[in-house]
Amino acid sequence: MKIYNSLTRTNTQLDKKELMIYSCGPTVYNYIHIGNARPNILMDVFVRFLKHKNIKVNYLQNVTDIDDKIIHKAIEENKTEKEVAEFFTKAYLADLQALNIIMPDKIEPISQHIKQMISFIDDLVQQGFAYNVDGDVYFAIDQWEAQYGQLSGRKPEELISGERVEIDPKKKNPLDFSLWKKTNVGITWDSPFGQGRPGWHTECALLIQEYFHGQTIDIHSGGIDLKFPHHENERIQYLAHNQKELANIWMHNGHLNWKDEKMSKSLGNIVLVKDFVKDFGSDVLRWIFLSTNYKQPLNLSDDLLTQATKFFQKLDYLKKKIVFSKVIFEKTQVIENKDYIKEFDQAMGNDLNTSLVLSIIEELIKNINQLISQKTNFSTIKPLFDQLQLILKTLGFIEQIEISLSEDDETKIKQWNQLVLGKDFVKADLIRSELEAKGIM
Ligand SMILES: Nc1ncnc2c1ncn2[C@@H]1O[C@H](COP(=O)(O)OP(=O)(O)OP(=O)(O)O)[C@@H](O)[C@H]1O
Ligand SMILES: [Zn+2]
Repeated sequence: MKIYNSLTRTNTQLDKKELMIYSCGPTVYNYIHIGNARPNILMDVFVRFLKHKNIKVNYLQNVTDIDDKIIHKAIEENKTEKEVAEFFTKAYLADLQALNIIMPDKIEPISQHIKQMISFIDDLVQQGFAYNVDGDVYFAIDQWEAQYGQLSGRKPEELISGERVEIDPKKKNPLDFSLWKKTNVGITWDSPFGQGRPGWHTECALLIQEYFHGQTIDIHSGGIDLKFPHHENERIQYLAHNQKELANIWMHNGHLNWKDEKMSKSLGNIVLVKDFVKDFGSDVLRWIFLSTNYKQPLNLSDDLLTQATKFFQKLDYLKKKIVFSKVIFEKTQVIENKDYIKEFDQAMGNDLNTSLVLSIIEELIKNINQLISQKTNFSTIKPLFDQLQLILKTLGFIEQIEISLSEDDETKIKQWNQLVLGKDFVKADLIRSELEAKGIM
């Protein structure tokens, strides 16, 4: 399969049977919004597809539970940082579950790795790639100028003129970034550099170093906003520390926008995952993300919500109609034996072309509906139906199209059919309401 690689700006072939994957997780100081869910749902669909192709996955994600934002929230709410972080970590895991996301093999809170981060930073100082100025430690870019900026596709001088470089008179080069921050506000640790806290960018580099034993992993993913400076800084310190690339492929998802602006906590234009799921269900959000190429920005609109809702109405209609084909219709016919799974695999194997996959699903549904309208027995429809079900399951939708019927249900459906044929509509309606109450008709 091919996956677009932000580092080389080309599609990269992925033929291995076992993959090491890392994804940047949330900073746990708030509930996650549906924009934050985009990288999670993207990776969930990807991991499900890899498993469907019998590719083994070892997938790690971090949780940033040490951060200035958490400290501020704790002060604001008169709680400890630990209380804040634990509460929102739990909320995060509950949201992942509500979104039907297969949990990564490991979700690691960074607070459990501070000692190792200190020694990672100390290694960089000893190697001559980092320097300590009065208790603040910075990564020195000067020896890495040829490599730095490769992910963003920008030269160091272009990065400097960009807006996200922190101005700090202690730095030797404006692009140098903080590895250790001297502070006595909030939770701090002792270190060879003095009292303070490690910086965010070391977190992911260190976890990959530990969990994957300093190897080059296959895939590193995250939102496009993390490309610079976060991923650039992760990559360069790993390269310096280990003399090897952190990841072969860097995957970045585009933003979820609301009225053409990034959905973000700082702009205050957010919809929380837990609220969205309550109102529309998680399948609707999954469908919305699948409708657009993951690299592109996605504008959430009422129109898109309506389209997604209609799709699930269509599935529900199909689910109910299939009952007739199972219990009542008798006609069998020879149909074209099209391999939709092959088409699905090809579309997904082409850098996760999920919008094409949705059109494959539409075609399948249309074909099945046509056969039902011709009063075709399920034995004819089953090969198509099974393919549809496998595709929906591999994409991670909760909604299934199979209704399991008891013997009693089948008898009732047959009775209802006889009553309708005999034009005894009053009795037929009574049975129908009974079946409708069970969600069968
Ligand atoms: N609107 C969005 N669309 C897609 N991905 C997003 C969006 N906002 C954040 N992300 C991604 O969510 C993940 C979690 O990021 P993080 O916890 O840093 O969120 P955040 O940047 O604090 O959110 P916010 O921007 O709302 O403050 C990252 O991979 C980030 O790129
Ligand atoms: Zn990261």
